[in-house]
Amino acid sequence: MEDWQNGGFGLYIHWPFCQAKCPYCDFNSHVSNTIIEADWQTAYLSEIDRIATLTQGRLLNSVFFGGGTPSLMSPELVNAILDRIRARWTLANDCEITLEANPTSVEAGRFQGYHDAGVNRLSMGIQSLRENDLKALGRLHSVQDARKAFDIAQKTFGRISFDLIYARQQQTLADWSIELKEALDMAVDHLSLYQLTIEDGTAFGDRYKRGRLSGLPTEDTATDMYFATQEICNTAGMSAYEVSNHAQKGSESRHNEIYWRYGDYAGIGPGAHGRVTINGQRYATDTPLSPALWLEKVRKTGSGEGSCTKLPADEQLTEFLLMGLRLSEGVDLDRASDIQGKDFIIQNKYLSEDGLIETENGRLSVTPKGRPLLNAILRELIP
Ligand SMILES: C[S@@+](CC[C@H](N)C(=O)[O-])C[C@H]1O[C@@H](n2cnc3c(N)ncnc32)[C@H](O)[C@@H]1O
Ligand SMILES: C[S@@+](CC[C@H](N)C(=O)[O-])C[C@H]1O[C@@H](n2cnc3c(N)ncnc32)[C@H](O)[C@@H]1O
Ligand code: SF4
Repeated sequence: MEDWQNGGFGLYIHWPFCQAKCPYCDFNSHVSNTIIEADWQTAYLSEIDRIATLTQGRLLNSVFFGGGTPSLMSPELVNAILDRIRARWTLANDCEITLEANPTSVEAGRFQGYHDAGVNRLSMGIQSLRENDLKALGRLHSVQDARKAFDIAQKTFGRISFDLIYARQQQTLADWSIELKEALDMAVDHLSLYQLTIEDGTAFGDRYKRGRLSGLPTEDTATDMYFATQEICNTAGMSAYEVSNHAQKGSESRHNEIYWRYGDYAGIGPGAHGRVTINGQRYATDTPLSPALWLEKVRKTGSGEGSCTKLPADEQLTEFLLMGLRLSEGVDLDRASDIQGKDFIIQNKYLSEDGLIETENGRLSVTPKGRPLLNAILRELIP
C-alpha cells in the first residue's frame, strides 16, 4: 500500500483574498487593493517546485484552489500554476481539479478560462437562495446572479457543487425545507450544506456576544433542520457521505476524501496546512497566515514553510479517527491498529449497544443516529 495508505495525495492552493469580508467567515481571507498577481505567481511556482522535490514520484489525485475567493484569480494565473504542477507530478487519469468560485457575473465570465486551464470541478459559494438572507450574510451576489452563474458553470464544467448555509437568522424549519428542495431541483450531483457556526473573532461572533444577533434558531430547531436535511437529500438520491457533504454515488469530492481518509496533502499559500509523509514519517506542515508575510518569506528564503512537525502515533490516531468518522463509510480498523502499533480496541461497549456506532467488515462507523453526537462519541473512542 502507501499513497497514503489509500487516502491518496493532493495539493491545496490557498488564495487569501476576497472582495468583501463576510460577517460569519473565519477563513484566512483578506480584502486588499494592492495585489500584484505576478508576485503571487512567482511565489506559488516556487512553492510548487519546493514541494515537488519533497514528494517526487507521487501520483497526484487532486488539486484544490480554495480561499478566500480563488475566482478572483485570473485564468492565466490558474493556468500557470497548473502548468507547473503538470510539469512536476504525474496526474492520475481521474485527477480532480477544483476551484472555489463566488457566483457574481464578473466571476462567471472567467469560468471558461478556468476550464481551459484544466479545472474540471467548480465549487460555488451560493450560500442561500433567498435575497434578504444573502444580504444578511453580507454576500455581494443576488439569487439571480447565483442562478445565472450556476447555468454558465453547468455548461462549462463536468462537475459542479455548491455550498449553502442553513440555521440562519429568522429561518424556520419549513423555510429551509422549501429552500433545500429548490436547491436540489437545480440538478446538482454534489452539495455542501453547512449549519451556520458563530465563530469568535468574526462580525457575527461580536454581535452574538453583545446579544445583537437576533432570530437564530434554537439548538433543537437546528438539530431538526439537520435531520430534515438528511431526509430530503436521501429522497433526492443525494445522501450524506460526510456530515455536511452530499453527493450522488460516484460524485463525492476526491479532495475532501483525501483529508477524511487521512491521505496526504500538501498546502501551498498563506495559512495552508498540510499532512505529508516523507520516508515513512508523517509531518504536519503550516505556513504564515498573513499574505504579505508569506509572500515575503517565499521571496527572501525560497520557502513558505512556517512549521513542519513530526506527528507521533497517538496524534495520528486521534486525527485519523477525527477525520474518518465524519465519513459515512467510517474507518478501517486495521489501519487504526497499524497507526498505533497495537490492536485498536473500542473501550466503551455502550456506544454500539445504543446504536451510535457500528462495526462491519473490519470498519468502524458512526450511525445516522450517532452523527449529531459525533464529538461525544469521539471522546469515548480516542484512547
Ligand atoms: C472558504 S469558503 C468558500 C469560498 C468562497 N469564498 C465563498 O464564500 O463562496 C468555504 C465555505 O465555507 C462555508 N462557511 C464559511 N464560514 C461558515 C460559517 N461560519 N458557518 C457555516 N459555513 C461557513 C461557506 O458555505 C463557504 O462557501
Ligand atoms: C471548505 S471545503 C469546501 C468544499 C466544497 N464545498 C467542495 O465540495 O468542493 C474546502 C476544502 O479545502 C480544504 N482547505 C480549506 N482551507 C484549508 C487550508 N487552510 N489548508 C489546507 N486545506 C484547506 C478543506 O479541508 C476542504 O477539503
Ligand atoms: S465566505 Fe468566502 S467570500 Fe466570504 S469572506 Fe469567507 S472566503 Fe471570502
